[in-house]
Amino acid sequence: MLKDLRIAVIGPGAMGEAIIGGLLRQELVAPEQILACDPYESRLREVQARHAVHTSQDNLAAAQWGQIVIFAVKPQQLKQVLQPLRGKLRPDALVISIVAGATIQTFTEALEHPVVVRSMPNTPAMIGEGMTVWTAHTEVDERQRAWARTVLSALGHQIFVDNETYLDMSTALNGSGPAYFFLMMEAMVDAGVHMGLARRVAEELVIQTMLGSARYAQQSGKHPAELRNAVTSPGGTTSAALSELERGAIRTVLADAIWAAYRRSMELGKS
Ligand SMILES: NC(=O)C1=CN([C@@H]2O[C@H](COP(=O)(O)OP(=O)(O)OC[C@H]3O[C@@H](n4cnc5c(N)ncnc54)[C@H](O)[C@@H]3O)[C@@H](O)[C@H]2O)C=CC1
Ligand SMILES: O=C(O)[C@@H]1CCC=N1
Repeated sequence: MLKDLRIAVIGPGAMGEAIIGGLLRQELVAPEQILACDPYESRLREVQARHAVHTSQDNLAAAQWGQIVIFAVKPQQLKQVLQPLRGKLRPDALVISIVAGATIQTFTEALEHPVVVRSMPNTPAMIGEGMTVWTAHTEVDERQRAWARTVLSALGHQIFVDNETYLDMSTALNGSGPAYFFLMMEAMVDAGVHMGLARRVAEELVIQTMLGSARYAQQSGKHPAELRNAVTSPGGTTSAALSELERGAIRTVLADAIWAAYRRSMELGKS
């Protein structure tokens, strides 16, 4: 599918490297089909050492080389990255953005190029366990959509949505989501240590509990409330804990946090 295609990654930081790593791990492309482009030589050396891909500090040359051009720079860097590339991409090049908040219109206008896919992955992509949501401009044809699906599948699960407004919601749920779980993980491990467990043991207990609960919810297909009720014995330990969580308004705090991320994604899109 991606054989013989040239893929430029503009901004091979944490996420850009996850894409490179995924594509190579799954043998979807060979290292010489990838060009990583970053202003920092030290960063390029790291990426080159790990993946043996081509590297460059010249965004324009990279963007013109790529049949697929992936933008993985920070939102705050995007304007200055796009400006010199205006009207310079190959007419049939597929642009894939993972930049939080940045709209398809930002790309089509800045680049004068309509063939744009907007996506939102997350960091479990580093181990091929990501969750990516993506959408495409109407000018992206079926063959290019298939390329996008294949590239994003290299990160883990992917789903296509036909409405771009879902991308800001996805940024708040699956994009930022790992941070919410990591914070909870950290707090639970610290509580375990506070009670007297060795940190190593507390970590194993918490991580496997989180993993097992996620897999159980996925495989059973049951509503989370039903699964939670099955853990909660009358007058038992879980109800004592849940009562504290509800007193701390955990549902409202989580919902407010997710709404804050959603609003911030929309704000980033306007800046
Ligand atoms: N970290 C995360 O959990 C997620 C991040 N994203 C999005 O992915 C994008 C990248 O995020 P990270 O990988 O976390 O950031 P990062 O800071 O690790 O990577 C950004 C890379 O861009 C490079 N860069 C800076 N200026 C550049 C320029 N002018 N031209 C080319 N490259 C340049 C940096 O040197 C760095 O290697 C962001 O837009 C973010 O919104 C999307 C989903 C999840
Ligand atoms: O925090 C951020 O803005 C990026 C987007 C989703 C995850 N990290």
